[in-house]
Amino acid sequence: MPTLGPNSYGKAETRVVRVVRDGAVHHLKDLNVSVALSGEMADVHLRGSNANVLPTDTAKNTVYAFAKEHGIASAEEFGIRLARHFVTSQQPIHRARIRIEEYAWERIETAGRAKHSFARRGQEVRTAQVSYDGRCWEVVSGLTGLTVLNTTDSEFWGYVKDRYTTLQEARDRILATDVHARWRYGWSDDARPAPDWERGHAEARGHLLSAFAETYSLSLQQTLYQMGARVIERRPEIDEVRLSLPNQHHFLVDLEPFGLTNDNEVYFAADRPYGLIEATVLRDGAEPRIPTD
Ligand SMILES: O=c1[nH]c(=O)c2[nH]c(=O)[nH]c2[nH]1
Repeated sequence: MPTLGPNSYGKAETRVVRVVRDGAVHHLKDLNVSVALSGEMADVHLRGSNANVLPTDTAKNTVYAFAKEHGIASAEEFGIRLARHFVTSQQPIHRARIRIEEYAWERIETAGRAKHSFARRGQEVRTAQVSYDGRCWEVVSGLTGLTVLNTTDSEFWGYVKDRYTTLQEARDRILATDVHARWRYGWSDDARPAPDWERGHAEARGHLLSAFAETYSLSLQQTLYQMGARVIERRPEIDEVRLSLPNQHHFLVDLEPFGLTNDNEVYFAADRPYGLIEATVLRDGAEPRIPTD
């Protein structure tokens, strides 16, 4: 009989919006929560017994009930609360992995007293993944869709040229990318106090942005390393940073047919194909654990 390999089950993409009303000032958290549980699940797969199966519908309900009962202080804290609940309340469940995407809303500032209007902040999504096996925690936070661009301080030259190479060397080019970053916290057990997740996220994001802006770049690879290294150097609670950076090429448009010169002013922004630069940056002695795919 073929053997059952790794398996998990749970409810994916529960969308929960939690409002906190502090008088006329309201606060908003908007999450997409995916729960994956694993443990003693051989019988349901091999023999059709549901005796160990907490329904995925219950996982969805738990997300909503916890949002009401405990609020959502941060994506990470909410994920930790859920993971702990599933692993400690259900004997057959040995592991929980909670993935959360958080959509950022910014308050629309008005002269009036009411503070209940919000605008979505671009395409940027905050991410958190919490894994728990009853003993150890692994928290990987991150972001996607943070689009950044430098209009100068970027060169690319000195690369290998073979018979297919047509790329012109660039001494001053636009460097643009859509940052996909994940960072793993060193915190792994309840004996130590958990990091401040909200501050950790804001500061890691700030370091990624300032390193992108301040690096004089000879390649996107070099910029990537500087971004990851800045987070590792400035945030002692973070051991590993994984960055995936699409190189959003901006090509100078040939204006000569119109009798015009292009002094690095008019570009064609290509959406594909794009170079894809990916790497992990680690604290000395730390192991790479964030998946590379
Ligand atoms: O920063 C870059 N890195 C590359 O590896 C590369 N390759 C390429 O065609 N353009 C660029 N730019």
